[in-house]
Amino acid sequence: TYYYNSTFAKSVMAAVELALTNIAQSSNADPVQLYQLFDAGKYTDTNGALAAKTMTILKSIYSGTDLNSIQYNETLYAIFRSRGVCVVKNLDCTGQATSVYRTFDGSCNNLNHPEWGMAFRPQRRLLNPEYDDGVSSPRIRTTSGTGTLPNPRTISNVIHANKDTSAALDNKISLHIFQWGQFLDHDIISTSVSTGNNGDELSCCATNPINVNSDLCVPIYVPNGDGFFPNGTCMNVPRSAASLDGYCNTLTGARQQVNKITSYIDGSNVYGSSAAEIIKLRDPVSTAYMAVSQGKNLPINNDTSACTLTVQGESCSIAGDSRVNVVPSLGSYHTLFVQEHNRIVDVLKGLGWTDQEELFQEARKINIAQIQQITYNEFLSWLLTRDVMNQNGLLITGAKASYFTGYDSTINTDIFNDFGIAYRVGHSWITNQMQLHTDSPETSDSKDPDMKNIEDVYLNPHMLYMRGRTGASRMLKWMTETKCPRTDRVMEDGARNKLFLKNGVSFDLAALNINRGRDHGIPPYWKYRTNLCGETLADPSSWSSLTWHDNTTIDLLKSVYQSPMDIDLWTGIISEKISTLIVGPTLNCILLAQFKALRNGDRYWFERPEPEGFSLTKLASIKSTSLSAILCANVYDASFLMPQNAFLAVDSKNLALPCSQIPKLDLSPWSRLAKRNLDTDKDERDSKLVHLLLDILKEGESFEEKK
Ligand code: HEM
Ligand SMILES: [Ca+2]
Repeated sequence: TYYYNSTFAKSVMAAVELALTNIAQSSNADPVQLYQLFDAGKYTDTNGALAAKTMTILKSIYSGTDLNSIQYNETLYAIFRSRGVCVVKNLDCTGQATSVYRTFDGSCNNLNHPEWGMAFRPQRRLLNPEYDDGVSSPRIRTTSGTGTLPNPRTISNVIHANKDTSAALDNKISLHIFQWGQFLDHDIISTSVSTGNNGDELSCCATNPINVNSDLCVPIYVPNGDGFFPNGTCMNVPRSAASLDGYCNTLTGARQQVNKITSYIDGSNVYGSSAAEIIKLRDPVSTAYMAVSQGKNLPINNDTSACTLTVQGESCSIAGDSRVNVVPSLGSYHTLFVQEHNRIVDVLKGLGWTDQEELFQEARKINIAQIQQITYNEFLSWLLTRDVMNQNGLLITGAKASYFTGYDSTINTDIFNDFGIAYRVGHSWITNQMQLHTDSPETSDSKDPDMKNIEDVYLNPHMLYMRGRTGASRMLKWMTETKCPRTDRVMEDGARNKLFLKNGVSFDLAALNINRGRDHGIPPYWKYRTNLCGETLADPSSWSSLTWHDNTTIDLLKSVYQSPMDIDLWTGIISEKISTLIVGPTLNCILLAQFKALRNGDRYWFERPEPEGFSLTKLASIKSTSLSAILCANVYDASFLMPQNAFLAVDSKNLALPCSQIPKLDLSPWSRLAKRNLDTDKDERDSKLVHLLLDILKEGESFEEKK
């Protein structure tokens, strides 16, 4: 507050305001100049007003123009890309229920193309929606039209319950698969949820009919005799918000849902999806750095209702995505990537970079590039298999020094609604417990054990604060050494019965997935096989059409669904048999559609040449990075024996190596010091000189700090 309220800050703000007002009145405003003004004013812009104003002017300049045809520079596109052209400050339409969000449709100020993938866009679809009334009411009628679909909780009990006492583990993979999966999800999709008139949470289980309006609510009534939930239980589930167009009018045609974050894999979970967010997340003084709290932890969220606090002195966190507090393992991933950003800044400084803004932007660009590299080279190469990735041109090329040439500017990169249901495959990887790693001489505190049931840590940051606030790195270490539950239809009880347990009230995540599909009018499973994935089914109404399901599963499905044509998308795909794949064929087909678009339609894909991407030597560095490298750089000692691929268990193909030998992100191509000498690299004498110079510089820096 001191910073923002200082006389200096106020005078900068006033000067920028004045300049902006003048520009707005002139007919030939220069967008680059505008950006510079925006840049100058941004640290004083506490409520985003300046950003909004700049955006309005930019939009008026480009009204009626296809941005692609403009000779704009890198910086300019970066504002559009990172801040979201279509995001306006006041997201709800004045005079309208806040359950409907103001978003921009395809005619948003004619910025058709670059707006794809921006925050607050309606989600698009792989298959047209099937609402019961054709436009908006949830799909609850059976395909035959005569009955209602089975209750989502019943389906969950029959198909998704774990009948054993413990989780079946996949011995080949570590919990990093689980946590990367959710972290990635939170970079690409966050569906807006309906709220009451003041933005309050809706009470969808209340008896008052206003609150159970089918436009806003899809409660789940648990059938009696459930075995876990008491008779009469109702789960309070608001509908996903309906999308409006940029003029607050209902979209023509069927109801659509909104993605409130950027769908690009652009680290929006680290850096935010709007100008207002990134301002809050950067260190206000050393602006090259991301803000941290004590112990390199995530910055504090002053809104204490953002999580459940049980211990004095602890706080909820803020990050680029609002769901950061959901489970501490997710919080530890957010912490890792904030730390990695700051580590990169430190290294670049040592390499002669000085300008705060340049440092911030370059570190951000490198961090995002690493996230893209690891997602495609490690995570998806396992989830979809390397063969499938290869067949679909999705592998990161082995040749380190080569560019990706498949960028296609006509690809729409908005998130698929159906993908948002399908990619919940990761709910099968949720464990019943969360734990902190401890080294052998340390003993656990029996009153505050290092292992906790997941229902005790949902929305509670306590584990991150444990053991002197080292929880984040201890949790990352625990994930490296722990096996992940198998990818199958079974969801552990911690998520299937006890999700968000508080004061005796909890949810069933499997039932929520099924229910959400119906809320969004997602067609049944079989339609994806035939209409999207190109299968020919002789008779989809016959149970024998379920060729991707084993007999036990088919029997269970038969016991709950009237017809195979009724099977909900999530239930159908998560229970498919796996042959040579990791996930069943229909799920594979849906995931591919999305991950193809997110790479091929990304103008900023890291394997592209400069200015969007990198020079070949820099690219080669990024292609050498891995999750192991990032973990080694931030949480492990050099001697730690690290699996080369941290997602997979150690075996003969995935040997463990000391961290010091794991190939790491080599930032020397970014050096601005004595470039000539570093390049030749042969002349011993010169390289010694460089090191000497580096040492002197470092000393100078610490001298500066001491001052
Ligand atoms: C402990 C871990 C997790 C918890 C507690 C959790 C919880 C949730 C909840 C409550 C929802 C919204 C449910 C609804 O009302 O529709 C959701 C949505 C979702 N989850 Fe998870 N989840 C976890 C892990 C994962 C993982 C590992 C993945 C993927 C690999 C994943 C993917 C998704 C996706 C794609 C959505 C839809 C997001 C949206 O449209 O906004 N989740 N999750
Ligand atoms: Ca994003």
